[in-house]
Amino acid sequence: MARLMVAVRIRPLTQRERANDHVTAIVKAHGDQAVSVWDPNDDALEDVLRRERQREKLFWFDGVFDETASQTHVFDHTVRHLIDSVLHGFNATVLAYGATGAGKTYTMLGNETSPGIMVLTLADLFSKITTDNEAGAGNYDVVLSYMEIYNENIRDLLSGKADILELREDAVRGVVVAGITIAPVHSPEEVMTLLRKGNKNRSQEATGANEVSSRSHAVLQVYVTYRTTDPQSGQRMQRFAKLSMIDLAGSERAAETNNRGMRMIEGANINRSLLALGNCINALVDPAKKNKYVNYRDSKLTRLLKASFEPSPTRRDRCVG
Ligand SMILES: Nc1ncnc2c1ncn2[C@@H]1O[C@H](COP(=O)(O)OP(=O)(O)OP(=O)(O)O)[C@@H](O)[C@H]1O
Repeated sequence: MARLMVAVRIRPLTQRERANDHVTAIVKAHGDQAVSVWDPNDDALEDVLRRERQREKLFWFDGVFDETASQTHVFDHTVRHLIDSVLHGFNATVLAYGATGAGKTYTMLGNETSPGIMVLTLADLFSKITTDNEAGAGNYDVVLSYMEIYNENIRDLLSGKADILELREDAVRGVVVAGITIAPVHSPEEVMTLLRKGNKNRSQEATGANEVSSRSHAVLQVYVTYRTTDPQSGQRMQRFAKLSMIDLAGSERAAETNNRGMRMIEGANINRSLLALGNCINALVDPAKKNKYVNYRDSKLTRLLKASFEPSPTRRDRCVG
């Protein structure tokens, strides 16, 4: 059974936005679970029929973070609780979704002074693994891959090569990317170095809506393998989990961003894969559907995430000899 948690983060206005009078929406946090959205241009309406209409629309979420929320606060109240599940063999996926310029890359990756969810998660994972190892309870291996999906093509961000990689089915690990760099990691510092290296290879361009807009989905996949020996039978066992953390490309309306040519084709591919992702999530969480058909094949992103969205067949400890 897949569990879904949806949280919203509101970022501070940029200088450019503060200087610009034309605001299309005002988003405000109400406590830690509700957000109101309001179009200030509605105030100028002379229409008597609409004057009494409730201007603010209220939306509810599992978590809401206002402009003052720090990276660690967001991490503590969204992703931190997933780490124990991953160490117990459950797959988990964290997605940052939103309009271009909304703060997805800042939230997922952050910067040197304010590291984002990817780095904070790995730091916490390593800290728990160290505690378990010291208590004699664990023998964990952590490896990761970092890729981008750009115009429906998968590229390895760690190798820096422009080769397009294919998806393959693997009996134990589910869908895997053939030929991708799998890097062993032992500390959050190593992770930061790899992510920084990978991001230099990411497809970013200036668009009408963001000066440094990510034009691809960046997918960090962390594979955690736990090995142990059954004290009674002497059998060697292992369990395996995959944690995917994804900085999605910005959703956008072509008319609003004034994108043309290549930027517009990228935008169409981005929106198509975001639609496929939305369809899969809706099909998975809809309680009314008994025999669910989830169409993962509509995009590379959803094919890649199939194993993470479905109950993990690898969750049980497997006997390896
Ligand atoms: N919570 C925040 N606090 C401070 N600055 C932020 C915050 N969120 C975003 N920013 C800043 O806002 C700008 C846009 O953010 P970012 O590039 O992360 O957006 P994005 O959603 O990834 O956009 P795109 O989809 O176009 O790549 C950046 O300069 C970023 O540093």
